[in-house]
Amino acid sequence: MTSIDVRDLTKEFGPRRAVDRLTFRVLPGRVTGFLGPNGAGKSTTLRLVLGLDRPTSGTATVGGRPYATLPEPLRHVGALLDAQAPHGSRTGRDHLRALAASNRIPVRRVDEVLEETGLAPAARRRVKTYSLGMRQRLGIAAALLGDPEVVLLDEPSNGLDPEGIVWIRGLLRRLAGEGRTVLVSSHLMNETASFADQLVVLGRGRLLADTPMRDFIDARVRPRVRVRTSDPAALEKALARHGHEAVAHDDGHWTVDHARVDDIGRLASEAGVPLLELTAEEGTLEQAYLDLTTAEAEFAAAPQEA
Ligand SMILES: Nc1ncnc2c1ncn2[C@@H]1O[C@H](COP(=O)(O)OP(=O)(O)OP(=O)(O)O)[C@@H](O)[C@H]1O
Repeated sequence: MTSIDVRDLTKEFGPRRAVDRLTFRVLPGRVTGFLGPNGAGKSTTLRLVLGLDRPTSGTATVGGRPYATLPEPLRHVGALLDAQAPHGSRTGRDHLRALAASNRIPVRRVDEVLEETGLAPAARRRVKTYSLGMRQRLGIAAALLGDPEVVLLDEPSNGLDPEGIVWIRGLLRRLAGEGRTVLVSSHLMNETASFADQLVVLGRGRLLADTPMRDFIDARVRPRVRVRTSDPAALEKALARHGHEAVAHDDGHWTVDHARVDDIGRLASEAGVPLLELTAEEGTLEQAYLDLTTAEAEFAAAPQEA
């Protein structure tokens, strides 16, 4: 099985360091979400992995080899990058056939990936007539053409309608389930949470986190309980007696930070407080991500000691 290895990777554009001594490994059999604020260096890293740019220093390899040295690379690595706009006057099918021919991929794969990406009915239309979502599907079809062990997708949900978003989620899960190495960058946190097992998070070109998604959330978001009652004064009093602070929300529910449903349920019952709702609120990836990137931005803004 094939992993992606990024080791001490640095890329400078003039005085700007877009990628800064980055080291991480993307393993097969799971979906790795690739996150970071705008300009954090995600696309540059993907371009370096794909040999589209030269690193200033360090290495990026796929299965232990630089991408540029792979024979028939589409058979090993499938990628979707924003910049890969196909020739508009070709049909979708011709575009894929040309790619297949240049990588000695059997032509039957063209029809398979057209089916798989839902593009078969539009296969004989010129690409310039495609919607953004259809172009995105065509890019994904191209990435899957060589039945690659490694799949890199930059913002694959871009332009997809709700049905397309559900489809891509299933596709990513399936690819990982087949033991492939799947690296997906996204700005959509709810989306990423729905398919990623592992997260690699960048900030200003550096690695901020490389961790299983659940651990990433649990380490940053406090457990919280959501509660509704017909007697808010009694609830507040009972909570305060046990050292809990409740926050009231406009629609009438309350939240209690650092609390577990069992404890809140028990203390409400003991105090005879009627409960209309009692739920554990799981932390979201968005909360955890914002917590991390805000802390990072504050650190960056703080005056540096000499
Ligand atoms: N060809 C280039 N020449 C000069 N600077 C570049 C070039 N490519 C990227 N950069 C700079 O490198 C930094 C990282 O950019 P990159 O596109 O890799 O970030 P990103 O994480 O993919 O951002 P986004 O989420 O906005 O797509 C940015 O400051 C960007 O301006």
